[in-house]
Amino acid sequence: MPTATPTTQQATTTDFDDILYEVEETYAVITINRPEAFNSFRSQTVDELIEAFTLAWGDNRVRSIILTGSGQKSFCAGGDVKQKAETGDYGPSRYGMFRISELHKVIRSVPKPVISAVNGVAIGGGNVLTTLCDITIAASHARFGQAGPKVGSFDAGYGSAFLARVIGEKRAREMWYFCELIDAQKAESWGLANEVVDADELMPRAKERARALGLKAPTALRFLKQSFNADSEMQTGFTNLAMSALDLYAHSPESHEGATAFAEKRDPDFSRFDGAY
Ligand SMILES: CC(C)(COP(=O)(O)OP(=O)(O)OC[C@H]1O[C@@H](n2cnc3c(N)ncnc32)[C@H](O)[C@@H]1OP(=O)(O)O)[C@@H](O)C(=O)NCCC(=O)NCCSC(=O)c1cc(O)c2ccccc2c1O
Repeated sequence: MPTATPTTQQATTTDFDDILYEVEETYAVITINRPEAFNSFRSQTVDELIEAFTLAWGDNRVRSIILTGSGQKSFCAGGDVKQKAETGDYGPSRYGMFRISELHKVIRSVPKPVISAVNGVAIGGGNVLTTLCDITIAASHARFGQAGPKVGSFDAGYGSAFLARVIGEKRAREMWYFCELIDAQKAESWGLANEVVDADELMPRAKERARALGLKAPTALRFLKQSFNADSEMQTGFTNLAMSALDLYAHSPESHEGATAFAEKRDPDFSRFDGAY
């Protein structure tokens, strides 16, 4: 884990393709910017998100981080299923790896509060991202859910275990097994969102909360975040195991059927798979 030892201030980098990164006042705003793909992520998106969180981590001006999606329709639709149907993976990446697990870890490890501003659908890996953020503010039209069993995927790490901790076992199981989206009001009542605001109030409210965090003692916030994390840190072991399992499963015929069916806009046919894969 990086130390807090101050080094020379880096310039703000905006040289990204799939995301936008801006520092305003005392906070960074990271925007997933693939509206043509419902703000789903491919390997490059994940690489860039890790880079942006790391930049915000090391920037002494930044006291909190806002994560959002571009447009009004989608916060993040999870993995880019069309890319997966086409190439069997999430596309080229800087280090030849799909580093989603590292992204989850940096959201938890960055010693500054992360606010998700959910501006539309948060589904699949997108729902995992908002679940991992410290604070969630939802636009009133936002919807949340998991999609894995519909498209041949699962997240048996933070995406299930930590979700259950946040919303409760029965609700997490319901969300994963049935793959139905819940609305923002239900997300708030389940504890998945801290508050719900009108769509045009979403970013102003997220920035207001970020500004408030900018006035708080940063070291106290850092210790608090690490303290909240410590209690669920054993789930990191599950996550490592789960992502290894998912890597194998993602190359299976069952997983391929799920992704292909989505890309072909048809219902998946899982009838030939017996679950004993
Ligand atoms: C998100 C939706 C519920 C929206 O439904 P709606 O009816 O409003 O809109 P459309 O369905 O018409 O979608 C509009 C447009 O966007 C495209 N799109 C939507 N989602 C994706 C996506 N995830 N990838 C690529 N493209 C997407 C859609 O095709 C339409 O394009 P057109 O060209 O036809 O206009 C609904 O779209 C939906 O259910 N989407 C799929 C959600 C989903 O299955 N997400 C992925 C789950 S799997 C995952 O996230 C995942 C995460 C990980 O961390 C992994 C790690 C390791 C291995 C695998 C992982 C993994 O699979």
